[in-house]
Amino acid sequence: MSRAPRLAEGAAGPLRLAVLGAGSWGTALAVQGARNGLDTVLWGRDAAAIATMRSERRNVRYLPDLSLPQSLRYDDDLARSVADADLVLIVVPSHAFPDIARAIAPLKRAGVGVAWATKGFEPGSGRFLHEVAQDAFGSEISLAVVTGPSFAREVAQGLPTAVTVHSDDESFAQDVADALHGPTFRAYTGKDVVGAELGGAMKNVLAVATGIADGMALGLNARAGLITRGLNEMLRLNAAIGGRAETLMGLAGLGDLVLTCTGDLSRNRRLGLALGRGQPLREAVAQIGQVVESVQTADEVMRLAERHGLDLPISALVRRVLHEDITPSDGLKLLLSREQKPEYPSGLFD
Ligand SMILES: NC(=O)C1=CN([C@@H]2O[C@H](COP(=O)(O)OP(=O)(O)OC[C@H]3O[C@@H](n4cnc5c(N)ncnc54)[C@H](OP(=O)(O)O)[C@@H]3O)[C@@H](O)[C@H]2O)C=CC1
Ligand SMILES: O=C(CO)COP(=O)(O)O
Repeated sequence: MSRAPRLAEGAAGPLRLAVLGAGSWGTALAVQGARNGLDTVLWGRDAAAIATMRSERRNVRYLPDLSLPQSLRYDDDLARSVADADLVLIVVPSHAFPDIARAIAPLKRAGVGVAWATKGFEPGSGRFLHEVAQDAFGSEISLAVVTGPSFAREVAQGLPTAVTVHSDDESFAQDVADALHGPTFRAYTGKDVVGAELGGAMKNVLAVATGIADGMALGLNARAGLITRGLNEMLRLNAAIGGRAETLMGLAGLGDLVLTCTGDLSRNRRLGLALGRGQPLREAVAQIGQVVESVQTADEVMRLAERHGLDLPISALVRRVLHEDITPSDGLKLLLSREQKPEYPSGLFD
């Protein structure tokens, strides 16, 4: 696999970073790049929103009260945004990821690495995003996933955050981590792409479960029980797909699970809270007004679990509630009436 030459060899001038997706997370990561002195361009599909960002130095829709760095550039032209980039960071929602990857694939220059901070699967096929990326970019391009417990707002504010960058190409993971790492932003590295992607996607589904429980005022014991048994579901599915257990015990799994299941900045948790209080799905999603990945991801997680013959009761019930097939109260009854059993029936994470 070839390495990005400027990243590897340190050509003159700052590294050129193209962040694709001008929602809350893309904007926060572009701010982090600019903060680190990278020549950073933020691409968004909405020309009017991009023009406003340029003139007001604010992302009015997604991070309205934060001012953006002077050095950050904005563009609504995809080809122009990636033309000079040394590193491309895709941060669109998962439903848009395949189209964006395919759109930029013919534009890529030799040696330019591609990373993504999207959490989810390809809708419909349930493919992991690294599979979509490999298809689009081929084996000559270094690929990496950026994940971990990181609310966009807090990153944009410069509050301390730790993420992890996983790639089959260890030196590329290091390059991406170096590009993002800063005084308040710690970027760790790893080489378990599939485990890291699973953790980032699945925690969104489990955040709906804890949100529902909190919305129904079931108490703190219920929340802790759901987080722990949810982690068990993540670990079992992860083992089945060949991910490493330590990945899910770290930032990409447990870290993000705790953040999203307990932090009210989480859109997935807020969806669960609304459902638990009796609000209809469509109304709750519209009120949140941003991407809520779990709505799609719950289907893909269960598709994957079924392929591996796994019973994931919490994820399965979240999916049924999201399909409005059962109410949250029915889901609770079903969960509590499951047969009693050992915590680990056949080994640590089986
Ligand atoms: N926000 C966060 O704290 C974090 C988010 N993530 C992940 O990052 C990804 C992006 O989420 P986030 O930025 O929060 O989402 P937001 O809802 O904040 O923003 C979504 C952005 O994606 C754009 N978009 C939607 N569809 C398309 C499309 N087809 N083509 C191009 N752009 C499109 C939207 O544009 P428009 O406004 O024009 O609709 C908008 O700019 C998700 O997978 C999320 O799970 C990961 C870690 C943290
Ligand atoms: O992934 C996130 C934090 O790590 C953001 O979570 P939500 O998409 O639930 O807001």
